[in-house]
Amino acid sequence: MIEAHDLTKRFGDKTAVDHVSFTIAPGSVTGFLGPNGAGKSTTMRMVVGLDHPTAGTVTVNGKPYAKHRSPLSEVGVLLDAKAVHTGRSARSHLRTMAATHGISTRRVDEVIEMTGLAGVARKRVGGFSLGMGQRLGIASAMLGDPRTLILDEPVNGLDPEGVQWVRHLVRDLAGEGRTVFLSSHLMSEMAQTADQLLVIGRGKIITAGPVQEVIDSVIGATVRVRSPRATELADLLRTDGVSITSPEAGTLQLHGVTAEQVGETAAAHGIVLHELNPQSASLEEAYMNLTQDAVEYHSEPVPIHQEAGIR
Ligand SMILES: Nc1ncnc2c1ncn2[C@@H]1O[C@H](COP(=O)(O)OP(=O)(O)OP(=O)(O)O)[C@@H](O)[C@H]1O
Repeated sequence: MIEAHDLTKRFGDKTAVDHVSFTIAPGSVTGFLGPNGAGKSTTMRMVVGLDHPTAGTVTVNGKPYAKHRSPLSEVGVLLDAKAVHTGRSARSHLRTMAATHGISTRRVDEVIEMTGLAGVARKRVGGFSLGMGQRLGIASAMLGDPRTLILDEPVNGLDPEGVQWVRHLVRDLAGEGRTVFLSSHLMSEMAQTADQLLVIGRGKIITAGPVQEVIDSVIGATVRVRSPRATELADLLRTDGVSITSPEAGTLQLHGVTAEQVGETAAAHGIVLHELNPQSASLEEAYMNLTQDAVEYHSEPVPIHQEAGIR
């Protein structure tokens, strides 16, 4: 469990995190989303005591991170996968970490197996690919068998097999009742992995809640219907709060009404349906809508002739 109250961080006159409050519950994967510079890393760094809050508090499993007697067993952290002594082997890095925290070498071998590093565990970390570095970072986070995991961009640099592996790993960890808090820029990945979302923009929470609720609250669910009596059905369904468009003859696109309501209205009036299809927007669409005012670094569309180097 991670609980933040009024958490604020200023760097000079820049407010990176601005009076943020949230609870990350155990037993689920919570995705942390936000544009570049929104304050995700700073928030995560404050959770684990690497940045000191200007104001407010944050606790992990009921206490500030620094107050835990055995922090590695409480919280596993992946913040910067490159922050490893590059001259050492992966096994040596993990063994040193384990030794300084009273963790057995058997656990080192376990996390090496779990993260698929067995084949390269004796190689120098300096020669690791980005993906291998990520796996080592995740192995380090898992070393203390912690109740809470904080992973900043864990799939960064991983190939599709690695991405899928992280997805299964975090889902399993949440299934065991652990708290998993992870950030990612890959919306499709987040949609498949997270149960809950926390969306931040310019240091403030934009929205939070279960993934589907967040999507529906932004875009609203739509229902697509095809019927030979589409016009009549549209007249029956047209009430306050329902918007209806007809992309082609015999087809309706409805906002503000559920598929069940459409089906029941049609049945009550003996109207035949050829299609009744509840449709949901993607997390990517919802995210773009949510954060469009919070993007600090907008890219300007490049005129085609300039992009091609033609002047
Ligand atoms: N040590 C620092 N000194 C000054 N400004 C900082 C520092 N760390 C972060 N910032 C600023 O605080 C803001 C939030 O940065 P942060 O790295 O937390 O964002 P982020 O959401 O993790 O971004 P990204 O997705 O690009 O990693 C940014 O404007 C950043 O430039």
